[in-house]
Order: sequence, then C-alpha cells, then structure tokens
Amino acid sequence: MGAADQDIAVEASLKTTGLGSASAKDDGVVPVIDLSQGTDEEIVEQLWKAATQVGFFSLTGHGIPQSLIDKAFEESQAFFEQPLEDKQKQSPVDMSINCGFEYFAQVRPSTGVADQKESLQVTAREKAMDGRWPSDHFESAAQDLLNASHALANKLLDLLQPLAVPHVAPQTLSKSHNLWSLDGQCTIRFLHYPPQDAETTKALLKEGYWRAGPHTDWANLTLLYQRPGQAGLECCANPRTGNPSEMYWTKVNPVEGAIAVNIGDMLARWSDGKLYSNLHRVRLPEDASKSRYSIAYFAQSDKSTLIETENNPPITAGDYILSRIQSNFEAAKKKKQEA
Ligand SMILES: O=C(O)CCC(=O)C(=O)O
Ligand SMILES: [Fe+2]
Repeated sequence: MGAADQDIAVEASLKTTGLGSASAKDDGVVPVIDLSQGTDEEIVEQLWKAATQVGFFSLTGHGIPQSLIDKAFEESQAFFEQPLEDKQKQSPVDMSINCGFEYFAQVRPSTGVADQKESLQVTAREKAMDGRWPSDHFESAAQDLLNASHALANKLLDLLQPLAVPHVAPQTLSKSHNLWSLDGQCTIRFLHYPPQDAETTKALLKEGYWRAGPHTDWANLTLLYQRPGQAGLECCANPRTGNPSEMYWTKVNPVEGAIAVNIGDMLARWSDGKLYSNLHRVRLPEDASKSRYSIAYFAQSDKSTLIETENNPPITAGDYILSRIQSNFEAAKKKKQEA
C-alpha cells in the first residue's frame, strides 16, 4: 500500500458499512475545552484525552476576537451571494495548487457523489492567490483570520507535540507551518452549503447526497468556525472501539464563541496513530431551506517537511497532500465515467 492508501481506504469503506448513512445522536461526546482556564499541564491533559479518544473538541477561551470571525463570515456571505460567473471569474480554480472557487465539485471516496457545497479555497503559498482574491476587503478579512488561526493552531501543536511526537525536536511541528512561503500548504477554506427546495432535498437525500460526505481531514489540525443556528456537522463517536456496532455519529454543534478543532491524518501519522483523526460529515437536513456557512483552517506542514515516524514509511507533507487530492479527483473521474 502507498503511504496514504490506508487513510483513503477508511473513507471508501464507508460506502459498504452501515455507518456511512446512519443518523446522529446529540449526546455531548465532543468535549469543550477552555484554553484560558488552568495550568498548561491541566490544559494538556484535557487536549490529550480529546485528541487520543475522540479526535474532536470545541475550544473556548482561545483569544481570537469574535469581531474578526464575524468579519470573515460577512465577507464570505457577500462573496457567495454573487452570480456564479462572477465567483468563477474572481477566483479561478486551480486544483493542482488547491486554490480558488469550486462549485459542487468535490467527490468524496465515501459517497462517490459531489458534496452539496461551494467553496473558496485559499492556500497560503507564495503567488498561489495571485489573481484569485475576490477583493481587497475579502483578502484583508481572510488574512486576519488566517494569521490568528495559524497562531492558535501552532500553540495547540506546541502543547501536544511533547506527548504526541516525542522523537522530534521541540516545536518541529509548529515551525513546519510557514504562511506564504514558497512551499507553504496551510489553507483557509470558506464554505457555503446553499439552500435547496423541499422537492430537490428529498430527491438528493434519496440518492445519498450530503452537504459534505464522511471524510477525515488531511491536515495536522483543523480549526472550524461555525455559526450558531447553522448546525449539521457530525463526527464518529467512540471511534477507537473497532467494533462497528458501538460506533455511531454524534453532533458537533456550533457553540457561541467556540471553535471546533479536529486532529487530521497528517498529525495521526506524525504520532504513529496516538492522536486520532476522526471521520466527520455535514448532514443535508430534511429542511435544507437555509444556508450553512463555515470556515475551516487547515494547518498543513510545508511541502518539503519530511514526516518521519517510528512505524510509518517516511513521506513529505507535499506528497501526502497530493495523494489525498488525487483520491478525490479519481472519485470525481469515476463518477463522470459512470454517468
Ligand atoms: O463545513 C463544515 O462544517 C465541515 C467542513 C469540512 O469538514 C471540511 O471542509 O473538511
Ligand atoms: Fe473536514
């Protein structure tokens, strides 16, 4: 198996296990961690428990001003409310660099059908966004949230690294994320799940469509900003059991002022599986008459970073991301051929 094949296989297997489409419980399995309370040791203890058992947590007391998050959502909404052609013109897509505007295009190996969403992907690599910023004011709001997210993710990585990846020098992980460097891979993604009328929704649900099909993230860490009242995100509960009958989906509800954080495949690999990259998805609600907006920051090591671990073959972070992008491309190609 290639280095990323196992991670891709987990997603593809959902098509055949009952877990793929089951509905979610709302039982508070995802812990809320307040970064402003307690000593570093106490915080690490909570982060460690969440990162090794569920792979998801909601973070409060994180220090990112709400005004900065609100501004980014305002710009996002104004962008997505424009006609399709304008969005395509303002931010042309280039999948080879993971940048630009995408419309109902991403096909997950877990579903084989396109996510019911549009997104604007900003990859923080030198020149990648040239000619792809919708406007100066959009850029300024995006850069502010990108910088704040980058700092917060690095803080979390510094707290987790001594336990998770003890075989590398201090701050190896956080120092491998350099915004706007020549081989930077950190990404901030603006997402919009558009409303659908009742009849369309019914048909889509019947055919197995999702707002975002079940998947794990490719990153080290993902910080996800959600809006209260715009629910739908769910992650797998009790994922470590290995027993499908004990696994189920649980809600990751938007909490006012909180950021949902999850461990991605890259950090699971760095840590030889100690930290858990959990499956998650965004449900297409039966009443999909309202939009859902979210913003995801993916902390991804620079392309040239070599991920060396005790139990996995070494791979550069660049090759790792590329293989994951290709798996989604291949799912899309296969879908086209079947049509
Ligand atoms: O919109 C969301 O809540 C989830 C998005 C997500 O999981 C992703 O883009 O990887
Ligand atoms: Fe995700």
